[in-house]
Amino acid sequence: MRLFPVFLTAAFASTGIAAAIPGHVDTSPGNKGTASLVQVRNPNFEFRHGPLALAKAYKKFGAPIPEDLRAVIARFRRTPKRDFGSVSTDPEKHDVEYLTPISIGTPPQDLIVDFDTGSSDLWVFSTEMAASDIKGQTVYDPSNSSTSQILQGSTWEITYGDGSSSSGDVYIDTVTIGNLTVPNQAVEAAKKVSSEFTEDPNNDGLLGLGFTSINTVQPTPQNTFFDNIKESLDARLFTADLKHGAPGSYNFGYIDPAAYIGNISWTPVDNSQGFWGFTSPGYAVGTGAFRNHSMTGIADTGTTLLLLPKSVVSAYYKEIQGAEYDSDQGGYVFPCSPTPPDFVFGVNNGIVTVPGDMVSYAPVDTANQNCFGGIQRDTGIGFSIFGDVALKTSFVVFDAGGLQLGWAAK
Ligand SMILES: CNCc1ccc(Oc2cccnc2)o1
Repeated sequence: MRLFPVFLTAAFASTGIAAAIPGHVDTSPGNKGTASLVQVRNPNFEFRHGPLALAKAYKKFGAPIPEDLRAVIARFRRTPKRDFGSVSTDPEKHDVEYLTPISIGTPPQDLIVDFDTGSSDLWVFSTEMAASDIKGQTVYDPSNSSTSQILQGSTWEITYGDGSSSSGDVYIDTVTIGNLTVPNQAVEAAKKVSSEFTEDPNNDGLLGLGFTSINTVQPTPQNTFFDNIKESLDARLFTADLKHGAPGSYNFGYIDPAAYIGNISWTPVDNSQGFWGFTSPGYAVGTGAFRNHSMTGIADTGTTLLLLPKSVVSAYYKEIQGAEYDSDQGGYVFPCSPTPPDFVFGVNNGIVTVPGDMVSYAPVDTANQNCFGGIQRDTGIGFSIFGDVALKTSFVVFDAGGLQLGWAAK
């Protein structure tokens, strides 16, 4: 008779079904008989989620809980006291930006926008723009939404780190991301956009996930989508799981334990400038020693590259044969092969590793001989920018409740 491993037996026992050990009890005196247990349902036992019971059994006998079982429990345990949601985000070529679907208005108008933790305006291409400024983008048409209301007298105007800009007026309308809806979200309709946006055909606008303090609507700044929804979420946080050349996700209101490995390194956020600001304690190049070197910057999903202090950037490229600052290209360029060394930066007492093959951002020539670096100088900005090159290596928690950033490997 194949006995269940003891803890599995206990597991089934804890599911309210007594484990049956076949045999027959002969109670006559002196008999050392076999035993038989008639299965009876335990009337007082509330049915427990099977995996939970199994995990309980593993724990009871000191067996490690397998990763897949842990993930199932996490999903089960997240009994939504309140809301939570998830949406997929896809990289454009060379991971230059990540585009995410949203719906605006009634009936819903589906647009694809750039979620940007480095700004705080939700603005979209609209029917109020000149046709010549629209090249392939999907536009929001407030007149086609029964729930849109103009925010009388309000305007907005924004310029981004790469020099791109846009401006327009403001509507209040319903906005849905995944299964989360804000019925009265400020939707900034573009009347003008700069050429960088016109020439970016798949990007219908930006959804700011920075702090509302830097929303540009005048005379009254408007809340971001996250600020409008966060009090109804299970937890006042969202996570960014951007990937290199593959779909990733933004989750709202929960941390998915199946999305990362190891521990999350937490670091306090300085939101005084409206950004997800933090200070990294230092860096290492490849397998070299860690160098203490404070780098104060922001976690910015809307910036493509990792922009760091000039001294750190030159220390990194010094380790790459043939790397040079090419003013024609506007940054460091180096031979695409061999793969450059990893770049490691500190987050509190943890580290984040940017693999060498992610430092090679994109070839600068058709022969793919030389590559433009994913790590470049932050000169003139006033702080570093931990953009997509840094973020896509990690699972990142933007925790407004705890005012902290969490970085984990994946
Ligand atoms: C690619 N240029 C147009 C464009 C797409 C997204 C943005 O916006 C940015 C640019 C830089 C930093 N943060 C947001 O500009």
